[in-house]
Amino acid sequence: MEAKMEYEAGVGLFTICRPEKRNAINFAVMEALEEAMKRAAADEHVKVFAITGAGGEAFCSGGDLHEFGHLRGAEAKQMLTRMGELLYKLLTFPKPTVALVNGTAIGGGCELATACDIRLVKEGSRIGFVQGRLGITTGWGGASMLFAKLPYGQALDVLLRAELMTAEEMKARGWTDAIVPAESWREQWRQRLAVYTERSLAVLQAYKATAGEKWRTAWFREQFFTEIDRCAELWGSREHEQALRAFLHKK
Ligand SMILES: CC[C@@H](C(=O)O)C(=O)SCCNC(=O)CCNC(=O)[C@H](O)C(C)(C)COP(=O)(O)OP(=O)(O)OC[C@H]1O[C@@H](n2cnc3c(N)ncnc32)[C@H](O)[C@@H]1OP(=O)(O)O
Repeated sequence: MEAKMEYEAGVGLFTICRPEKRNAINFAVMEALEEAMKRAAADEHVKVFAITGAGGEAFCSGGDLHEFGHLRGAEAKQMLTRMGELLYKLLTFPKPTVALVNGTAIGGGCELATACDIRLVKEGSRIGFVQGRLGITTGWGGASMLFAKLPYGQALDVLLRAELMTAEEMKARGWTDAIVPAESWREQWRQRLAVYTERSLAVLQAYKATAGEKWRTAWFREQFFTEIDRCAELWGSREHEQALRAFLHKK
């Protein structure tokens, strides 16, 4: 089982279940996420859609480099666009979305969390928009979302540094919404989400409709998908090939 969906007290919780791969996203996870979002959007008992990773070490380590590392040209672009479309759906989801960042978020894992409305981060987690060190840029629309959600200079600094940062550093930049102590992680995120699920679905959806207007403009959509095309162009670059080799042949 690569991913699972659980329902509890108005929360639809999607968990990536690949702890042995640090919850890297492969095609099976993409398919499961698409199905989970479809169901959660349609189910009137689901008021909040949350995403987390299994195992407690990592939230998500981005794209599965064992599965995607050999893709080139049109195939790489197709993979990036497919996940980009899913993250665009998540960004414009009709109900509040929460990333429960319970460990390392890196590369596309940061983009997944950025697409959510709110990011609750377990104390001690590391967050890294490291793409710039791998010879690529964010491939799933992450920079477009970051530029819209963080102050401009902070967003650019995070992308250009391309390093792992603490939950506290990312809070100062406006990415982390709350840092939750590790020992009470589960109780605390449940309590926080329970406050949202007390509101009626109509209220939640009305706020999300208002929030979603800016993402639905033709201008934003074009920026988002052009960003993905730029990453696709860099995917086959020598710098990225070297980074892939270094990761795939790591002993
Ligand atoms: C495709 C979109 C693009 C984007 O838009 O950004 C991307 O997401 S590119 C991918 C970016 N992600 C990375 O570069 C992360 C690479 N992984 C790491 O840096 C580290 O693994 C980690 C996530 C910091 C965890 O380190 P650690 O706890 O020391 O574990 P290991 O390194 O030993 O890994 C354990 C296990 O997991 C496998 N793994 C980790 N990340 C990935 C990944 N992204 N894809 C595939 N597999 C991954 C790793 O290979 C190990 O497996 P085994 O060797 O089989 O034990």
